[in-house]
Amino acid sequence: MPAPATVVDEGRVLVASGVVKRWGSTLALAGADLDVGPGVTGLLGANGSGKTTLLGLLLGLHRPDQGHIRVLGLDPTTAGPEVRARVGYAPEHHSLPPDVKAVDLVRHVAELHGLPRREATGRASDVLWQVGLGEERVRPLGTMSTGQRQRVKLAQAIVHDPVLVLLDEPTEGLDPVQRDDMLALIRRVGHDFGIHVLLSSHVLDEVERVADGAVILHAGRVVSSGALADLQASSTGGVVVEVVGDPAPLATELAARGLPAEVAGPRLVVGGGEEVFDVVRDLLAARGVAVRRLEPRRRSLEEVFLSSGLTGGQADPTGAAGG
Ligand SMILES: Nc1ncnc2c1ncn2[C@@H]1O[C@H](COP(=O)(O)OP(=O)(O)OP(=O)(O)O)[C@@H](O)[C@H]1O
Repeated sequence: MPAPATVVDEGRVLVASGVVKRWGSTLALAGADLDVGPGVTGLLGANGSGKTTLLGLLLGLHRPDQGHIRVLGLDPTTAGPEVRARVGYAPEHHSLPPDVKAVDLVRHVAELHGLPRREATGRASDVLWQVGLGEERVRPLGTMSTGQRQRVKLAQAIVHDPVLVLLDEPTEGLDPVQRDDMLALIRRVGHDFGIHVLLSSHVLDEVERVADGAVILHAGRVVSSGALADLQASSTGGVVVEVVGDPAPLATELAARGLPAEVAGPRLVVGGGEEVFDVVRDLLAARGVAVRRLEPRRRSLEEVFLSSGLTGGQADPTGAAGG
């Protein structure tokens, strides 16, 4: 048995410093630093930026060439089994056996985690109900849609009641409706089931929708990380205003004053510097427009991504899904 790891990072879910990992001549991680707190965290990066490599290191499946990693206070390189007992994992590419029923696969994973057969069977059914596959649990995996198979992967990742779950591109291959459902489910896992989630994705928009925090990986390095609100906090100027009634006339008036205003449903997103706030407030008052909301515009994750210098075709900051 390895010596019990010392908890040096109380309250933090994941901590890493200077992590280097080479695959032959490919430098997959080039000195990554990580500090992830509770809740749902997005691990964002373009394809090839090192996300899957990092997840493998966090699980103790590979050893880093350099650097230190702590997962729930444990070192996965020396305490791999203890880490994997507390951490669930849904890999990106996973060839599920087509003839096996969902409930049998999930039960098998529960048994691998040490649950006795009877308990594992009950737990597998419960967890499949939780991910919305109650009726389908006895169907062979080969007959399931991509969305259903993604749910099975999530179910097997949480069947042993982990503290943390690592999800590698869980929305890959899903259509927009399935994607929305999966994101809602991931949010429930994080918030209702109380399991911390590290959600690897190259789609900014989905991380923005479900995560409390984000880590942005680029070419094997973490270039930006923190709570979503902090990442987006630095003002870019401009305001968001929501009025009672149609915002279009206000948009026209602002445009006439040289302020670009984009109508987004009931809201107007007004570009410009910090002075725009006063201009919009005064205009609203002068016109007697009833206001529901007036606040400085927050940066989108896309802007955070771009301001990290991630251009040049490596990143996919458009929010578009794809391999
Ligand atoms: N087992 C391996 N052997 C050799 N090279 C590897 C291996 N795993 C990853 N790589 C390389 O390391 C780099 C990082 O890959 P990784 O899969 O970690 O990135 P990623 O961000 O998860 O990308 P994707 O979303 O495309 O999987 C890539 O250049 C990849 O080709």
